[in-house]
Amino acid sequence: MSQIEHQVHSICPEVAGSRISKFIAFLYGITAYVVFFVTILYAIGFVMGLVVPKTIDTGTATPPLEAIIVNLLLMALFAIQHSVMARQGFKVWWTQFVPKPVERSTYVLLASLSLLLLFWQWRPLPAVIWEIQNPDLAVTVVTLAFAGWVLVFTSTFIINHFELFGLHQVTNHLVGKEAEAPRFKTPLLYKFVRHPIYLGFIIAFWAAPVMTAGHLLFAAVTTLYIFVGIALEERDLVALFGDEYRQYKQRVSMLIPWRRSV
Ligand SMILES: C[S@@+](CC[C@H](N)C(=O)[O-])C[C@H]1O[C@@H](n2cnc3c(N)ncnc32)[C@H](O)[C@@H]1O
Repeated sequence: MSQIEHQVHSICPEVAGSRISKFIAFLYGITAYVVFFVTILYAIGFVMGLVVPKTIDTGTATPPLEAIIVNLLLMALFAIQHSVMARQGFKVWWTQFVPKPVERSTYVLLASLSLLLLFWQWRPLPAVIWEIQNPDLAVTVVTLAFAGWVLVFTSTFIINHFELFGLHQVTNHLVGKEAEAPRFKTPLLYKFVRHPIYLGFIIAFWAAPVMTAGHLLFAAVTTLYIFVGIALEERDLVALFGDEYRQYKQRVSMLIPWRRSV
């Protein structure tokens, strides 16, 4: 402890205490971010069947019905956690217990943990639905899948990566800056589609040179979930930004850049 901090501590222990709690909140935010980052990297390997020990097509063989039920439950758990905890009403309720500066980090941490559970417990369904035989076409499809992941990552940075994953909030808290009110933004890709991150996920999940029944189940359910997620997110965005978001919806399409609106 520096001499000044020592003096502050003896005059006003709660000020020193609050500095320590801010630092702990910051470390917690960093930890949540690292867990998220490992999870998203694992997700790429899991879906594409690359590098990681357990992929979408590997693991304990189980009867198909059992595999479908387990996989649906795992995806439902993620969907419920991810959607319910993102709603404004839930945030108001649980910030009575979770400090506001670490609310986003806690959300990110729990979403990452439920995804890691899914990767770990996912049951393969190995029946092949399609397999691209032409090597050039197969390479093109793999490239497209990578492009989907690049779209996901770049879009998070375009809209505000560090705020989305809670680091911005814990850093502001650490340096004593007021939390900023959410701002409506339409930078770069957001001028062409309203949901480039979700578009990136859809491309990454469907662009598979070998599509197994397990992979198809994953792609179909997550795509369905993305549409539900968009409806919920846009309801909140209209409530938050009003006409500004309504006009954006009129002007810019949801996922397909060359279509007008919807
Ligand atoms: C995971 S991001 C997904 C953003 C967008 N749906 C996409 O696919 O690129 C979700 C967060 O982005 C915020 N968001 C979405 N569109 C936005 C916009 N145009 N301006 C500001 N925030 C936005 C939502 O309120 C939510 O907190």
